[in-house]
Amino acid sequence: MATDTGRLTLDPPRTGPAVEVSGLTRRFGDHTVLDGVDLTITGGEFAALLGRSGSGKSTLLRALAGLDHGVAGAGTLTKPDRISMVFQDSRLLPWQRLLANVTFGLRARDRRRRGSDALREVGLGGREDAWPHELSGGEQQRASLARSLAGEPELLLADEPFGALDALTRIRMHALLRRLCERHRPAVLLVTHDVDEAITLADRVLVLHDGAIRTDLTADVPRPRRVTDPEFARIRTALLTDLGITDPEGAQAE
Ligand SMILES: Nc1ncnc2c1ncn2[C@@H]1O[C@H](COP(=O)(O)OP(=O)(O)OP(=O)(O)O)[C@@H](O)[C@H]1O
Repeated sequence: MATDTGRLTLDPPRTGPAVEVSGLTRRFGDHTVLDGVDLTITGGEFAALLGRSGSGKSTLLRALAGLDHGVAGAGTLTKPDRISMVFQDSRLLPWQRLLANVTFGLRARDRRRRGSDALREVGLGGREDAWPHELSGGEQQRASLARSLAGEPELLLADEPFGALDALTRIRMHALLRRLCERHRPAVLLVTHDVDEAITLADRVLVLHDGAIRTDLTADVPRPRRVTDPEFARIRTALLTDLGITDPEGAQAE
């Protein structure tokens, strides 16, 4: 049964893990950031969200996670019970060893085993007793992915998780994230500024502009995806145009 929070109506998921929102609006004072967003991501689907700086990507993610009590709308927000978030920084607790970090918040009786399994999946098997400061930036992000997976999320919300990593580590993380998502099949919404990252990873690429999803493209490029693939290049040009960049070499930085 729907729960009326006085703002959005919250429904339990109807058809397995998925998130569905309609008419989502968020204002900060007289600044309307989200202006009636409609979005559905089905279970197992990987969507990437692009948009100019300040367009409201993080605001949308927070709303979908149920972390923002200021959202309003005439419509509904349907979200699964198990949601994980990953951010640009790993947000590991510095006073907890790795296993305790990865199982933080887990109530399952087999949390220790789940934590160790998740660490092994991200290539950190045997590092259960390490402290976060003993890990490299890339390892910390892998631990953050392990923590998100240990909760067996139905929806994974990722806010520029690779933004602070060097280019080579980022490529490795792309492959890891794809592998993990193919194995665990959560619905994914990945916020990124990187058009190539979006096309490389996602089944669908969305662009948030003027408070709503203005572009919703299916990325139908054979895997493994290569920037040299003509379809990759076509989607890239279309997305850059939608982002207001028609002349990439002459574009001014935002
Ligand atoms: N708590 C807040 N109070 C006031 N304004 C806010 C708040 N949170 C976000 N905003 C405003 O909402 C707009 C969207 O912010 P948001 O962080 O969602 O954008 P973004 O698309 O994720 O940006 P970026 O790509 O630069 O990270 C910005 O103009 C921001 O200043």
